[in-house]
Amino acid sequence: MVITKDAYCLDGLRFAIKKAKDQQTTVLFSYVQKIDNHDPIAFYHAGRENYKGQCFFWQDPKKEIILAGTGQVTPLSSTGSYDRYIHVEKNWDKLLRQAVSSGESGVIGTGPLLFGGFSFDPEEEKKTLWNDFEDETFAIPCYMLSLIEGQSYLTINRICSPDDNEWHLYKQVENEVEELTDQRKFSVSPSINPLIKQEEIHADAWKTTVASAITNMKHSSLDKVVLARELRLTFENDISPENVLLQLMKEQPDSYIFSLESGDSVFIGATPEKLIKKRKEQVFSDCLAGSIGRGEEEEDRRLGEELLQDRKNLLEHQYVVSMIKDAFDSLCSSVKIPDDGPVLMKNRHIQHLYTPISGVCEEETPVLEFVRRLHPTPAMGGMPKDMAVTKIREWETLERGMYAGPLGWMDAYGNSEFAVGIRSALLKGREASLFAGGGVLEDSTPEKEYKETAIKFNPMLSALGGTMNE
Ligand SMILES: C=C(O[C@@H]1C=C(C(=O)O)C=C[C@H]1O)C(=O)O
Ligand SMILES: [Mg+2]
Repeated sequence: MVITKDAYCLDGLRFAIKKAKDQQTTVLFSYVQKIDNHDPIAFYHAGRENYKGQCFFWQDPKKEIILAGTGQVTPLSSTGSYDRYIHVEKNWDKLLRQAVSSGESGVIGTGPLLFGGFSFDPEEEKKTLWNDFEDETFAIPCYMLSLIEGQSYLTINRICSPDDNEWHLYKQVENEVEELTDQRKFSVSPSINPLIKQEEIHADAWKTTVASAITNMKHSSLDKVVLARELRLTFENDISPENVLLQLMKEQPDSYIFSLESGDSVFIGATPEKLIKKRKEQVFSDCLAGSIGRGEEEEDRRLGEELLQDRKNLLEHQYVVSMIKDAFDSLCSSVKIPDDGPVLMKNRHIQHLYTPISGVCEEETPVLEFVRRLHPTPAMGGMPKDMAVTKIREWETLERGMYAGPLGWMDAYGNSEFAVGIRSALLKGREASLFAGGGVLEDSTPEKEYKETAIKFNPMLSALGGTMNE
């Protein structure tokens, strides 16, 4: 990527178009500008007026990086059977090699940035629920608001061709930016949207599947399999993703809050689970598995203690720790895991066993190499990995699509972060499909797993305004 010293967007555009002319190619142009504090949901809302189906939102648990993107300069096309991680990485590298960046360059989470997600299993049989999404749905936004350490940045991205005219492009961008940043237009008031129907999809059949998975595990080398189910909600009016995001930000402040739009669908959620965070040579992941509900003070403490002592949950957790550790060991020169066992991660509706893991790798190691080796961890798939994925394909009746898949972003400066798309829902007009799964082991009971998944629906149920599970 060429970083120009141009302070003005127009000068940068001129440079990018000249480069496109000289090399007879297309050039990704990116301009970054500090702007006065701006509400990311207002930006997202404004973006949906012209770019519905092409917006995204991201907020990490520490609120280090908040992103709202709108429009797509170029979606990364899908090519069928190939290694999808290499495909995305190569296309991204190719675009960056030709890129020109000007304005405030070099700030994490600004400038050219690829945002999107991978489906859980590209070999899953495709029905209709997820037909708006590809197995890798990634794009570079036309406009992006980044909130980094309290400072707002506006990124403008464009693909420049040899015969583009800088004035023409500049005027177009200027008008669009004005519309997008006009906060007066913003009035997302939590509208009343009555719930018409709330339906658990094949709950009894799911329990039977869990029971036969338990039997299967007793006679095979399968140690763990995560089985998920669906809850479907219908509302009177179309669901507003802005309202859902606002609600999630209020209710799940310690989770990643995300939305990824494609066509008429919005994949949205508040996931507590990091898959991989990379800051140059530093990498981080979360081992999160083993769950119990929340209660009032004393009850809550008792539940937490119970979880920390529970053999089944500790084993369920341990599978995740050892697999993530192996993946880190294969790519890192040093790996750190606390040696005093898991601690509790408490969110509004649920508590989990949690072990953080960190490592140091080569700065050049592609983040998607980590994603490839990690996904799906035994927290989303099972153990052994390939066997579990095959069994999920065979046994589950829901369509996972992007649920439990890696979702996140990569910037041009060696920073990236992917979470796993759980505690999530697919919104389509008036309908929401919620997903929740649980780690099934030999000594699971279908009833307990059923209750655990019921609790895992609550973050999305609460944000959408459905009837909560106890
Ligand atoms: C699969 C989900 O959650 C995962 C499964 C967990 C478990 O079974 O204990 C805990 C956290 C997550 O890693 C989900 O929320 O859908
Ligand atoms: Mg569990």
